[in-house]
Amino acid sequence: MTDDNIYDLIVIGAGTGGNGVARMAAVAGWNVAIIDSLPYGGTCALRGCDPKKMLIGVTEGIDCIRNMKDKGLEAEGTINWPEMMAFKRTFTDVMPSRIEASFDQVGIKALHGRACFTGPNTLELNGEILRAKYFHIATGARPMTLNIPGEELLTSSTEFLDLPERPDRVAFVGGGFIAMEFSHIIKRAGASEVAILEMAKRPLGSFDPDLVALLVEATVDLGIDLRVQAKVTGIEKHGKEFTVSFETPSGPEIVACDLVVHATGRVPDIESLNLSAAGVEFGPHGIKVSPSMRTTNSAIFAAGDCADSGPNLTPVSAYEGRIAAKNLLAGKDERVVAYPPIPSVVFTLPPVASIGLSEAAAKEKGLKFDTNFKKTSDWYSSIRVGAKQTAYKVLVEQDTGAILGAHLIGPAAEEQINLFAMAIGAGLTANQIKGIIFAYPSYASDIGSML
Ligand SMILES: Cc1cc2nc3c(=O)[nH]c(=O)nc-3n(C[C@H](O)[C@H](O)[C@H](O)COP(=O)(O)OP(=O)(O)OC[C@H]3O[C@@H](n4cnc5c(N)ncnc54)[C@H](O)[C@@H]3O)c2cc1C
Ligand SMILES: NC(=O)c1ccc[n+]([C@@H]2O[C@H](COP(=O)([O-])OP(=O)(O)OC[C@H]3O[C@@H](n4cnc5c(N)ncnc54)[C@H](O)[C@@H]3O)[C@@H](O)[C@H]2O)c1
Repeated sequence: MTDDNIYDLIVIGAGTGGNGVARMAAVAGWNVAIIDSLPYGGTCALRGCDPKKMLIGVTEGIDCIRNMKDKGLEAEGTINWPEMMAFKRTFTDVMPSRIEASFDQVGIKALHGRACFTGPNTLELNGEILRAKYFHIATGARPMTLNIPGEELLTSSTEFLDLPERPDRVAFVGGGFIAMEFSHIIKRAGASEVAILEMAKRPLGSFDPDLVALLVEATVDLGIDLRVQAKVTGIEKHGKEFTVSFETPSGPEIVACDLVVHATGRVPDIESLNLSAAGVEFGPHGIKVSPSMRTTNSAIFAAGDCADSGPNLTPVSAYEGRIAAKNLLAGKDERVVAYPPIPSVVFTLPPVASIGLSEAAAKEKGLKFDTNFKKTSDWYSSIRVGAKQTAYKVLVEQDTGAILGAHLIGPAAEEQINLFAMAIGAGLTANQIKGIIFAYPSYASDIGSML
């Protein structure tokens, strides 16, 4: 091993859970390398949140035209799929080289390849052994294995976000985040038949059932065939056509389509790391970490989707990375994760957003609270943009006026939920929020009326 291959810190994974850690250590003067087997940027910037939202940005035009029909807007909208993809690439294509240049600026050695531990302080990369005092693992997640015949015929979310042409008939296996968001994109982009096959009794199991019912209504209105209690059992290909078999309470059924998308969940991407050689313990939910983000090898930290820690969302991976970096640099466990209520958004049109306790969880905890639930399609904010499926459900604790949870569906729910995050984080009571003067007319100004 040459001295070139010895570092203070090696970070595995150049996404949001890894990048910041490498940067903070390098700025502090550490000799740092970062490794990724794919172009730098991670899932969010290259294969998830950001490219997806660019496509949604385009489909918002279609939504606006439909909602404003007969209200004075005379327009016909169609989506040019290849042009929309080219638009997305204006963002994603430049990202890896920008990130690599920014690593270079702070002296981080940027390495490419798939890393695999060979011991507690060594790993192998492209046939070479690298050594470090410390490691930080942020390898993210991959689509779960379904163990059904024809599984290899599934298209991943990554491949979907780069499809050169729009298929006409698409089936989504699963009815969670990816199925709901991507089905809305492709249906508005002109696909004639879009099906969602969800094995549970409703899609988006972690979101409020009353608001999800409204999203289901919006999804069906859009022309999507949303099936529940539909467990996919196999996929076949005949010529160019796929058939997806699924079980329902009334017996087996099939859907024929041109593309089948994996949307049944993601699991930690850790199998190929040979973690046992490094003394790093893991389970089905990922790498075991302490609240200071340290693994069972005290010189190795982990954060983000690969760790058995907070929810698999971009801001959570960045937060966990910051805690790991602070402790790495301090040389001791100075900080521990203390997750505030974390907002979560399904970026459909309309979006569904949620923070804090669900109604069921608040009841289970025995809390005394009022549930403010109302459909708001007759509110000015909905009428103004022709939005039909809009509502809120806010849980307010009776004795304290504390906001226990907020659940929203409607245009700008993704921004309103951040105001609830600030309010809850600052410990504001319902009455204190009602006392705030917001600019009007704005979606923020509706919040006082939800309390
Ligand atoms: C389609 C999609 C949409 C999403 N939308 C949202 C959203 O709107 N909002 C939100 O908050 N979250 C969203 N997420 C989740 C979010 O993208 C992740 O939680 C976040 O990106 C996790 O960051 P990470 O750093 O842990 O992992 P990643 O960003 O996945 O980075 C891990 C990196 O490690 C690399 N790697 C893996 N194994 C190795 C190895 N052995 N050697 C070298 N490199 C390796 C991978 O190539 C990858 O680049 C979405 C996810 C998907 C799939
Ligand atoms: N807006 C966002 O924050 C966002 C968007 C996309 C993805 N993500 C991240 O990516 C992860 C993966 O998303 P996802 O949509 O793949 O998973 P998910 O966990 O959101 O949903 C998976 C769904 O598939 C269903 N399912 C599982 N096996 C099935 C089968 N055989 N037949 C039919 N249904 C089946 C499950 O019941 C579940 O409802 C999310 O958990 C999240 O961490 C986040």
